[in-house]
Amino acid sequence: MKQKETLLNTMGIDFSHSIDEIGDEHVGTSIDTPLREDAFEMDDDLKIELIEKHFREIMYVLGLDLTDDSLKGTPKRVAKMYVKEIFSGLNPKNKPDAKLFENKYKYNEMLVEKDITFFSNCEHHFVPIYGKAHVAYISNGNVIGLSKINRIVQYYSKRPQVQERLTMQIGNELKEALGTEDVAVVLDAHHMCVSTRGVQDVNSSTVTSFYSGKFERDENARAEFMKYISL
Ligand SMILES: Nc1nc2c(ncn2[C@@H]2O[C@H](COP(=O)(O)OP(=O)(O)OP(=O)(O)O)[C@@H](O)[C@H]2O)c(=O)[nH]1
Ligand SMILES: [Zn+2]
Repeated sequence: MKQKETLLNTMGIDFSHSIDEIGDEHVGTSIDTPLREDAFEMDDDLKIELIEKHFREIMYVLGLDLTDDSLKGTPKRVAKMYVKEIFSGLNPKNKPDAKLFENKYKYNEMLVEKDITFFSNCEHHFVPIYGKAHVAYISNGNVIGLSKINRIVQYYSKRPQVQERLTMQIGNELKEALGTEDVAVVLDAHHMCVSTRGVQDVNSSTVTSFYSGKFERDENARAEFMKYISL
């Protein structure tokens, strides 16, 4: 068997940006995605270049012929998809701008945005999680553009996730963006790590919830929310 260095040379891979050199500092609280302090020192172009190289190595090790027409562009495609699409929510520069409006209509009931489709990825296996998010809030003087609620859900989904953390990140962000404690979030999702491998259960789904303010204190508020989302 060829030595590792020879194999890497064969693939033209430069590991001068080895992950060992990047450091292993982990900052933040448990609700935060575990990111290193230097997470955004590299720009997107360099990230794409490095992921492409590493993914090429994975494919090579799997024995795939990287000169094949259909496969040769795959490492680059995967790298771009990771950085610009499915993991773009790791970077705070992609956080949606949640502009608020004054609640001039004095609408004081709950607002429910339901059946928000989201796609995320399980941080244990890097395979998709997909499902619906249902969100409610009661205005504390401000209202938010409806699409911004969907965008907040999508932003936090575009990270390697566990569903519990995703639920809490969405809930906390809405509380902060809206300046109200009265927020509820329910996610109902399928994990492809459960359906397509491992236990291979294609029917189960996972429901998680976040209740704050009135939704935490008042059973009637929770019941009303449940009625609207009919779970
Ligand atoms: N709590 C939680 N667990 C998750 C989530 N996504 C995946 N998991 C679970 O994480 C666990 C990882 O368990 P391990 O035993 O380390 O991994 P594994 O050997 O691949 O486990 P199996 O899936 O049972 O084959 C599995 O039970 C997954 O179903 C999530 O969002 N939340
Ligand atoms: Zn998983």
